[in-house]
Amino acid sequence: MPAIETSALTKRYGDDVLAVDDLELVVEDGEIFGFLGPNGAGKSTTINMLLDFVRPTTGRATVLGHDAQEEADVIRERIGVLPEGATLYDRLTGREHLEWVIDTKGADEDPDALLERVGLEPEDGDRSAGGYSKGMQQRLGFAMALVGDPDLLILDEPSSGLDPTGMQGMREIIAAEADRGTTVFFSSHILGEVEAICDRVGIMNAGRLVATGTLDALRADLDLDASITLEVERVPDALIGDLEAREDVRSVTVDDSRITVSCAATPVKYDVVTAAGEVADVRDIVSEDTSLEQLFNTYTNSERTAAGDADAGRAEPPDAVEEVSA
Ligand SMILES: Nc1ncnc2c1ncn2[C@@H]1O[C@H](COP(=O)(O)OP(=O)(O)OP(=O)(O)O)[C@@H](O)[C@H]1O
Repeated sequence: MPAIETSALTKRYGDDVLAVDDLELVVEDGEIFGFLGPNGAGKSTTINMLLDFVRPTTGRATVLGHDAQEEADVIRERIGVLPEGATLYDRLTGREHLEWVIDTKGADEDPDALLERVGLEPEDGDRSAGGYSKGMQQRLGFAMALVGDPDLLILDEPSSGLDPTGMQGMREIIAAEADRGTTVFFSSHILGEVEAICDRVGIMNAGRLVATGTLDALRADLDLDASITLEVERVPDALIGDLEAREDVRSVTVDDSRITVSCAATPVKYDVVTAAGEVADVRDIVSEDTSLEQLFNTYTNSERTAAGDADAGRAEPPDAVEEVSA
């Protein structure tokens, strides 16, 4: 049974804004799923529908096999949530927040152990959350999400406001949670973070899910250049001519002793290295994968598109919406 499944899930705000458009999303049990998309793509609205904070206009969603609208209470007992901009009570201390969630969930965790896990000191736990910095609020919100060993973590922009150490700590906790079988579904703008920890991603644009799959599979599916740079003792003219003549080579540039070859597909890089090795003394090789930025921009057209005008500026990458498997 998938951890999350949506069927034709749609949310309109008024007549003009189509925030989420006919979403068919499956997040498998036990995976770390990154939910990507530019500002206004519909990520938070989707998460809010999964949590029954927002009612769908049409369509439905199930979370851990339960209907997100009909059985929200059952779902809430089994999930941990870090909403966008964690809402805290200014007058309660960090520890009191945790005690409240532990109590509500009938869990038996030690609040201080949770504080420590997210990098907050015991003294921080004694302070009112109203005096917390944004990063401290985020850490506390994350600790609250971890209470009760949830089966599913739903995190909306979890690294928002965190410093690099905080981000690293958060990634380690996500990995540890996934290791013990927790499904993690999180939205993010931070592509490096997604690349570092996700098993699979879904990319939203203008309310539509435009791609899902592993990053490797999405990369392979796009017809983006794969670039390789060779540092050679001396550049043989014949090699450049031969490379330029190949149909699977898009461009060749020479800068002193460096040859940069833009290939139509990743395996062509191997042919380039082999050809160079036969006629030149190759000193160094730098191979660049399609960056996640390139991938993201290709799927989202790198432009902010007005929700409600779902076709405006939307990328039409190959196999959009289809699952791409590695
Ligand atoms: N309560 C609301 N009333 C009207 N429009 C809304 C409401 N909430 C969201 N929207 C609109 O729905 C669209 C999707 O917004 P949403 O917050 O889901 O995007 P997002 O992908 O989470 O963006 P971000 O990355 O900026 O958080 C946007 O056009 C937004 O303005």
